[in-house]
Amino acid sequence: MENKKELRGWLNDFGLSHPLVIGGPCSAETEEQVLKIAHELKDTDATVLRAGIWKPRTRPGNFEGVGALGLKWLKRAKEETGMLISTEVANSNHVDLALEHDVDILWIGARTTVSPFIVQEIADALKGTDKIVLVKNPVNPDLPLWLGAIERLYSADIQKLGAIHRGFSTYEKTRYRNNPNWQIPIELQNRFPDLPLICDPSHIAGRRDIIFDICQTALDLNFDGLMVETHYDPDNAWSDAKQQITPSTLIQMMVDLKIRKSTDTEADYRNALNTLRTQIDVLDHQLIETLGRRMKIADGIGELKRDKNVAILQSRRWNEILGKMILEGEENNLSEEFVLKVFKAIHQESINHQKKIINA
Ligand SMILES: O=C(O)C(=O)C[C@]1(C(=O)O)C=C[C@@H](O)C=C1
Repeated sequence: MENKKELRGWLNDFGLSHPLVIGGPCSAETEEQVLKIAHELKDTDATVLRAGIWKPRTRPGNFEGVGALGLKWLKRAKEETGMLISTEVANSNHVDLALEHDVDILWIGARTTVSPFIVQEIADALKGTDKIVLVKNPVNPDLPLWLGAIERLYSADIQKLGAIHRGFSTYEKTRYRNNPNWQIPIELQNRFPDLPLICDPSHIAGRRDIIFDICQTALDLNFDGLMVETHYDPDNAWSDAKQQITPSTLIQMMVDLKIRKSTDTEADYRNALNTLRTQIDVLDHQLIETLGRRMKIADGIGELKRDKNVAILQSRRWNEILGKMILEGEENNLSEEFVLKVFKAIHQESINHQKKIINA
């Protein structure tokens, strides 16, 4: 798949002056619930109503969705409010039913994106439709797998595509339900700047209090839209109660969020930016040269070690370097996490250089 301006076509057609907002409950519970939320959202920034009909749950015994019946409720919500409707599909049968009920946006969930077989089955079932299809990242932080799923749909001639970032599972508990690993959606944007990218702060957060901050980060990173789980009575929602917010909170959030432009054409801004970018270019050049010089010295040490048959890894020396650099990092306003990442990468490169010399 190539990056093309046309990838943004469906989003541009909405003609929005704000990010695309997809709001609605985690799960459709009753017809009244779906309609009530749709009516509360209809005159807001939310263009699209979402509701899960089939819910993949981690463990059996939890509410697994109302099934196809909910599609009728969504359809009715669309007729009554004019909102577009969207739901998750996880197999070809779901696709057929969603198409029958004229669902406008179908999304593929994280647990489905991991399986190329199922994604292919869904792509085949969607062939020939002009529906919008959004692909959530796989549960594991694997960009090629995410892209692979999008490409399967693209190859099935589905033109209206987008990606949803919902964070990645981790074994260790963090403040997030699913770790955002922002580097991965940034990488996706670098490769496909025109592919619409939507953030799902609800699944990243897993809790209400950090949803706003996640949305702001997404907008700071140039995301095109937000999919936010919304329920008029979040505490009593049948699924994901902790991470849903009320429609009025969503409305207020859209007022409070700072919406960023992708750039600015004013001369003052462009000049100041160019000056600063030139400074960065000079420093980046120096960084690369310095790293190259450092590796040459490591090569020299490699030759010494080869002649004296000494092991490459010298943990004591390495730990001394790390300790010193963390302190110097602090003095230069660099976090320990960053310094460790950079120096571990430098160490690995140095080891690779020496391995070549010793084994030549
Ligand atoms: O000091 C050494 O022995 C080196 O080979 C250099 C170096 C480094 O790059 O700083 C590389 C490998 C060792 O584990 C320790 C340090």
